Amino acid sequence: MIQPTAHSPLKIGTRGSPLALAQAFETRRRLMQRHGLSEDAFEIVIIKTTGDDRAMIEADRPLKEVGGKGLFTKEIEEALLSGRIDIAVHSMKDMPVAQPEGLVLDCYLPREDVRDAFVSRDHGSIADLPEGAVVGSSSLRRRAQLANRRPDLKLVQFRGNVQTRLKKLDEGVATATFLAMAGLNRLGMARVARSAIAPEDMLPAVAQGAIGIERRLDDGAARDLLSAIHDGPTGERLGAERAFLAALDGSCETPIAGLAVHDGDALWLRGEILRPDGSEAIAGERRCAVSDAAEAGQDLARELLAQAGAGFFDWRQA
Ligand SMILES: NCc1[nH]cc(CCC(=O)O)c1CC(=O)O
Repeated sequence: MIQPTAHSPLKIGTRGSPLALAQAFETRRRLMQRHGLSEDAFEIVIIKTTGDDRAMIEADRPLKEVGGKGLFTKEIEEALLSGRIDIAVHSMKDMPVAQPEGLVLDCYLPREDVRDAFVSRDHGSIADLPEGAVVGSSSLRRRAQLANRRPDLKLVQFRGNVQTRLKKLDEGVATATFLAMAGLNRLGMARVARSAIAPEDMLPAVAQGAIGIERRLDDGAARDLLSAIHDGPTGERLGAERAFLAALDGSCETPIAGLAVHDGDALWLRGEILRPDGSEAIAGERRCAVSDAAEAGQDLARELLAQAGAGFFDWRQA
C-alpha cells in the first residue's frame, strides 16, 4: 500500500460545478479503494476559474468570444504549479492537447458513455424534430453537425449547467438541446435524455466521456498513486483521438469530432471536420494497431485536411 506521505492530505483540485465535483469524488473513491486509504487522506480543493464567473457563463455568448477553453483550466494549472493542489481532475474533452511545462496528464479513469444525449420535452430524437424547430446549443461541433444534417432547423445559443438548460427548454427558448451522456450519467440524471445519439449520426467530441488527472511532472508520489487507477484502454483511445486533434491544430473555433474504439486488438478511429455553418463536412477513418495510434491520428488528420483544401479554414481569419 502506498501512503501519500509526501502529501498528507493529498489535495485534489477541481472546479466547483456539480459535474466537476462528481468527477473529483469519483477520482477520490477510486484512489481510496485502490490504495486502502480513508477519506482523511484527501482534501477536495475547489478552484474558481474565469469560466465559472456567473456573469460570463450566463451571457448567451459562444465560449470562444469569452476566451476559449483555457478559461476552465488556467487557474487550476496555476494551483498545481504553485503547490496549492497536488492533482487536478478534468473533463478531457475540455483539455488542450499539450500541457504547460512541468505538468503531465497521463492518468485516465475508465471512459463513460461517449455519446451525445438528445434532450427535449416534446420530441424523441433529431429525426422527430419538425421542420424549422428551434434547437439550443453553444457547442460549435454540435451546431455544425446539426446544421449539416438538418439545415432546416434554427439554432440558438444555449449555455449553462444542466438545470439552467432544462429551465430554458421549459421556458420555450428552444424545443431541444444536447448534453453529453457521460455528464448526465455522472450526475444521476440520465433520465433527461430522450435518446442517446449514435456516433454514426453525431460523432462525439475528441475525448468526450473521459476524465483525466493532471499532476506535477516531478511529483513521484502522485505519479505512483495515479498510475494504480489509470485505465490503459482509455489511454489508448485518447492517444489516437488527441493525436488527430493535435495534427488538426484544433482550436476551439474549429468544429472537430473524433472517436476511437477498440476492435479486437486494433483501434478504429473515426474523425470529422466541418465548416461552422454546417455547409460542408469531411469525414474519414483509420484502423491501426494500438501501438500506431498516434500515427493513425496524424495520418487521418492529414487526409481530412487534404480533402478540405485551401479555404476550408478561412473562417479562422474572419
Ligand atoms: N464542454 C462542457 C463539458 N465538458 C465535459 C462535459 C461532459 C462530460 C464529458 O464529456 O466527459 C461537458 C458538458 C456537455 O457537453 O454536456
